[in-house]
Amino acid sequence: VAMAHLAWRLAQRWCPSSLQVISFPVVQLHLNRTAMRASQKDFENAMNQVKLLKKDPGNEVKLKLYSLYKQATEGPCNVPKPGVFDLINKAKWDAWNALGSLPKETARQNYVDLVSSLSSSLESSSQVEPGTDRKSTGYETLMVTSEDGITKIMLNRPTKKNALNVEMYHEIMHALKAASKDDSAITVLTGNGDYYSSGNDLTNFTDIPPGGVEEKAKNGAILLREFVGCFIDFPKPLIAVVNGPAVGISVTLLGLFDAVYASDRATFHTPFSHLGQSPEGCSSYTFPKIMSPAKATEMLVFGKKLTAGEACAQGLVTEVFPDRTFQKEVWTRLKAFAKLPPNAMRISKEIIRNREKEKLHAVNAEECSVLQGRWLSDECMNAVVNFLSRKSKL
Ligand SMILES: CCCCCC/C=C/C(=O)SCCNC(=O)CCNC(=O)[C@H](O)C(C)(C)COP(=O)(O)OP(=O)(O)OC[C@H]1O[C@@H](n2cnc3c(N)ncnc32)[C@H](O)[C@@H]1OP(=O)(O)O
Repeated sequence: VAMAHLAWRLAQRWCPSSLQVISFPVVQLHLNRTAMRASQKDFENAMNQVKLLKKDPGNEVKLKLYSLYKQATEGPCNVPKPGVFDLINKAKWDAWNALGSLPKETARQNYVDLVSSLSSSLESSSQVEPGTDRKSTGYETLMVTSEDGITKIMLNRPTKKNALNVEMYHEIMHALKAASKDDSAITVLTGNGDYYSSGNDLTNFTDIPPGGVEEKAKNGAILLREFVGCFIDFPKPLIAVVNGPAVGISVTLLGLFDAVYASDRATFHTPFSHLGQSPEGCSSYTFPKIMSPAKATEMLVFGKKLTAGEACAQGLVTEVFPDRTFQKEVWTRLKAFAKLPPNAMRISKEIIRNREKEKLHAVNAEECSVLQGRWLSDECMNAVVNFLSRKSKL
């Protein structure tokens, strides 16, 4: 009954995408404007690079470019929301508004990063900025760059609050495997936009294969186990730069990172019981160890949302920074870490992690098996339906 309800709700929700009609020149019009200050040279270069792209990057990317440009030049969205029938302007407004209070300088940096990744994947005729070893890749849901000894994996679905869809799970695994072999010293995971991540994309539950919901749940558990396994086995220092609110699996995984730096805007929320689900990411083991069993229960069982300060006091977060200076302070620190001898760091991590590895893999397997059952429960299906039919939010 729950599945029939879900299918009906979804049929109601889907409508033809309005984004198909957004034309590339619309974005270019905005990008052609002169940047406001000479110190924005990278930004200006990036704007020029966009004009040199040989292929249309697609509507989703154009919306991202548009929103980052607006945020970088005008700050948070400050114009009235267009009417529901003004589809193009509404899509653009939504994309800009989704960036929330993202600082102008961060938006500028994200814009430059995005253009840099496009220049490579879409064969720009211009050269990548000389003097850096920045690399870009053709990921759909991530921006991956490598510079100053740091590989940065940025979750890049800001209009969906960086919810992890199936493609993103696969791309993160791919990016982690590549980072484990590249010549960077440390690896960083962060989010683009106002959220770090809103956790599992709840629309992952809607694409039911011929084998029905049982097959869906089984495939989900296999994917989740492999995904979390990549974090358990990651051989280099892995740092989370938590730029905004974090939900669900993006929180639980933090227990597997080597350091977690958070903006004071970040919050940490694991509402598994509300969603009819159970903990993953090895949090049923790491959280009680990190913060005491009772505090872990408040988060994982009762869904208590922590502020960044509270998460730091509980040991889940290593240090909290004011949002205004967050990016500058954290990246300065990370660049200093990345200058340390990489083999020493890798070996030191190995000796810490090896004590726990077997246990972590066993916990991961058990959590996935329990979740597989939870996904088939009425409690879980009803929670997903309620979110997708816009009856509930966290
Ligand atoms: C292989 C499977 C592995 C599964 C592992 C198990 C993992 C478990 C978890 O991670 S549990 C946590 C799941 N996450 C949630 O329940 C969050 C749901 N989202 C919300 O409650 C809200 O969106 C919010 C509080 C995060 C943000 O609210 P608000 O600021 O008002 O923004 P919007 O709701 O308007 O969001 C903008 C846009 O993004 C879409 N979206 C946000 N989060 C998700 C999500 N988790 N899944 C799917 N879609 C999401 C939202 O629908 C809006 O889309 P729209 O613009 O309407 O198209």
